[in-house]
Amino acid sequence: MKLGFIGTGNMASAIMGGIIKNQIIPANDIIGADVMEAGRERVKDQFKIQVTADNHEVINSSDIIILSVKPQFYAEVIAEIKDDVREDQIIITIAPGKTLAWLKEQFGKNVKIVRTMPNTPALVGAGMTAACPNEYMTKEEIAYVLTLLESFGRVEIIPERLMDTVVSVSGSSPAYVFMFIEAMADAAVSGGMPRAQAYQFAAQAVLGSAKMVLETGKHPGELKDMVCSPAGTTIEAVRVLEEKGFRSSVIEAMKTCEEISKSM
Ligand SMILES: NC(=O)C1=CN([C@@H]2O[C@H](COP(=O)(O)OP(=O)(O)OC[C@H]3O[C@@H](n4cnc5c(N)ncnc54)[C@H](O)[C@@H]3O)[C@@H](O)[C@H]2O)C=CC1
Ligand SMILES: O=C(O)[C@@H]1CCC=N1
Repeated sequence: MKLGFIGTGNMASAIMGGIIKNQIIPANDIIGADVMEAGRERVKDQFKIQVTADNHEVINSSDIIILSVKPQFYAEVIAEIKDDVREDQIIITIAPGKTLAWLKEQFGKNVKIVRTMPNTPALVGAGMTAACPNEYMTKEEIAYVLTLLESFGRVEIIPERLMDTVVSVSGSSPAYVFMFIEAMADAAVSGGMPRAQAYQFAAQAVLGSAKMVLETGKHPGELKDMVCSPAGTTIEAVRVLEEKGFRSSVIEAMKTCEEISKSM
């Protein structure tokens, strides 16, 4: 199976890193194109894949192609490659807002497409990816693409109407979590902890808490209550977080993210 990327930036790197690390497709069967030589050289050096400046070469040498450019470049890239795309090839898209209907119109012919929304924890095999195959994908092809996506984390097939919500809850959310970890580390540094150690403690606490949600099946509120000892330290921190609008700020930020995704 030959895999191609058009665009070799942050998300493409995370995906190819996960696929190679988990030995789903070897590096020498992966090719990436990027308009920026620095982008090509970076993934060539980091992942030992083939690189090219020619998007047509990616299409003509791949069975599956991941369009990993920014949404605003999707139309021009599709216009460039659509005549090369064969009926047996699979296009995986990762851009917010670019619906299957819009993609079909851009390609102007029957193309096998799986619309997805991954996230950068794919790089460490802990991604969360939503997938939405179009009507031209066979069951066997869908199963293979899911195997590919599962190589770098969890995958869920979802109705396309939820894709913008996915952008806000998992596509973009690693950025919110990184900000949370940074803020916790700042507070730990203010308490006298060395910064590198503070990042380790904060990140591991977030990782462990997330694993508790995923593996215990308990409601996050119940897990929070398990930490809040009566008249203890935690409930005071929770009180201040509520006073500062922690939950509503997260909700408002995510609703904004979802709306921007819809507009792309
Ligand atoms: N970064 C993230 O956490 C996530 C990104 N995405 C989506 O992935 C896509 C890529 O995003 P990033 O990797 O963050 O952006 P990026 O800017 O890191 O990478 C995009 C790459 O595409 C290249 N490019 C631009 N026009 C091109 C063209 N015509 N032909 C070939 N290459 C071209 C750019 O030089 C750049 O290296 C976007 O649609 C984004 O919305 C989706 C989920 C998460
Ligand atoms: O910020 C963005 O537009 C992309 C989509 C989800 C995460 N990053």
